Amino acid sequence: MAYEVIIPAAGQGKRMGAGKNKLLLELKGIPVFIHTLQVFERDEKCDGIVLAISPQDEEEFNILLKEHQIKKIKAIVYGGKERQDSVYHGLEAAGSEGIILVHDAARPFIDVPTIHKSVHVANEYGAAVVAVPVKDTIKRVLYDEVVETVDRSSLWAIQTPQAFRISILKEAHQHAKDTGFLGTDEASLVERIQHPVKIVEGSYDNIKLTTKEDLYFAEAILKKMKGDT
Ligand SMILES: Nc1ccn([C@@H]2O[C@H](COP(=O)(O)OP(=O)(O)OP(=O)(O)O)[C@@H](O)[C@H]2O)c(=O)n1
Ligand SMILES: C[C@](O)(CO)[C@H](O)COP(=O)(O)O
Repeated sequence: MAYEVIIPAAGQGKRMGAGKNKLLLELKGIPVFIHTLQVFERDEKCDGIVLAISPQDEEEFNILLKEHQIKKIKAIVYGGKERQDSVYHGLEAAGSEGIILVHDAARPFIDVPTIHKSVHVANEYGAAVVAVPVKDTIKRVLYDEVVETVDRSSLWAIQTPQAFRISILKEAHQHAKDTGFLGTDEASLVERIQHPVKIVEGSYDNIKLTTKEDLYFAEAILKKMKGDT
């Protein structure tokens, strides 16, 4: 089943503290966002990529897209203040029917079988998110004191890609804009229009590069993927 993908890449990488967009940091000589784009570039079921970037990164991104021969770029849009705004701008450039995915540029280790699983489930049910069961005990804290230990058996750590019938995602984003809701993922917007969201179990390797510690994990994951010892 074919799909298009919106790749939000317009963040500032503040928590990484690299002094520049973390997506321009290199893993084995290749920028993080190129690693991510290459997965979709090489997937024959991916019909097009809509990339949301920051204007300040435009020149460097365009040079890198050309250097790494990323041909499936259907549109490049400017991101917004929040990730949700960037995805909204991407939706305006996406197609009007079929399956749309949203995948963080900061998650370079997504695998094609998981992508295809999310597309299939979204086609069947309308909405699907990739996730992994939580491994740690999670507690709700007020100031510096525990107020509740949350039952872990029903907790999942939500990742991307998040896959949708495009009409559902467009309706959800418009509803969020009309009601002034800001969510941290697309699924939370779809939940607010009372549409069920299915879970697709993914991999713990599908980390989001957020803080500098994640770079150590990234090096190890890359070694494993490339079969390095
Ligand atoms: N206004 C924004 C904010 C984030 N993103 C993108 O959304 C993904 C997930 O966001 P996050 O990991 O939080 O990235 P940053 O916002 O850059 O990180 P920070 O919050 O530390 O600044 C990233 O690929 C990021 O580039 C985006 O396109 N537009
Ligand atoms: C969309 C996401 O990756 C799902 O876990 C996450 O919510 C993004 O959060 P961020 O703070 O914008 O990185």
